[in-house]
Amino acid sequence: MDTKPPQQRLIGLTGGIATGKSTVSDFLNQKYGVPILDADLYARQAVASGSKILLAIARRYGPEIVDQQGHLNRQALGEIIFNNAQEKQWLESQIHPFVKQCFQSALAQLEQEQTVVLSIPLLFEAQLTHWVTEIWVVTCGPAQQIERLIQRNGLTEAQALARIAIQMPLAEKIAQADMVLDNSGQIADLESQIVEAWRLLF
Ligand SMILES: CC(C)(COP(=O)(O)OP(=O)(O)OC[C@H]1O[C@@H](n2cnc3c(N)ncnc32)[C@H](O)[C@@H]1O)[C@@H](O)C(=O)NCCC(=O)NCCS
Ligand SMILES: Nc1ncnc2c1ncn2[C@@H]1O[C@H](COP(=O)(O)OP(=O)(O)OP(=O)(O)O)[C@@H](O)[C@H]1O
Repeated sequence: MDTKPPQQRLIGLTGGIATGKSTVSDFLNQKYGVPILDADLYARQAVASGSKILLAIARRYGPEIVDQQGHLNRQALGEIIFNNAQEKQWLESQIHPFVKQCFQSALAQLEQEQTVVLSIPLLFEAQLTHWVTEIWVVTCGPAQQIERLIQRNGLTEAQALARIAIQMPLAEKIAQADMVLDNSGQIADLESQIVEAWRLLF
């Protein structure tokens, strides 16, 4: 009898800014109970009030980058790093080791789970594809991406375009995907694609 456990499926969920990763991971978690590990969430924990990384950020950009309550002004830091490649690289060098550590600890706790989703916006850019067994890319048309980003983050069109422009083009991500979820339409349409993608897994 073959007693070898089935290989754990680690789904790398990625895409462009505001294309719908969180919408997909929330649905997967609610419908199928699959655990979600979220790089954006870990990156927020990295700069928690009073953390070493937040202190380093305040040293570099001045104390006004932290508000009266001791929280990072994310809008202000975004304005800096999404418009300056060198500063973006510096910030990533501070935050990414913490994020990687979080993934490693969380995965060690989830070894018995057959499927885990790793939501990582920079899966390709940070060369983390070897962490996962398959890659799902959530995409949408440029008009929807710009509109959703402006709406959600309260950005101008120029700010939204700058954030999109610093990421790897969506077409390059799609070319390397095992599964593409097109979120250009209604949420219900996206959900049908997720159900189908999940069905193909098993
Ligand atoms: C600059 C920050 C403070 C702006 O915060 P804000 O609340 O506006 O955005 P949030 O963190 O929710 O990120 C939203 C999206 O922006 C994009 N994004 C974030 N950081 C980066 C980056 N370094 N490079 C490219 N895109 C990025 C991703 O698509 C992400 O899903 C924040 O994004 C940050 O700390 N970024 C650096 C850490 C990082 O690289 N995070 C990505 C996952 S590890
Ligand atoms: N099909 C859709 N129709 C309309 N709005 C949508 C649709 N899908 C997602 N949205 C909205 O677009 C925004 C971006 O979606 P979501 O947060 O899921 O993207 P994301 O890829 O996780 O974003 P980010 O990488 O920037 O954190 C949200 O405000 C969400 O409610």
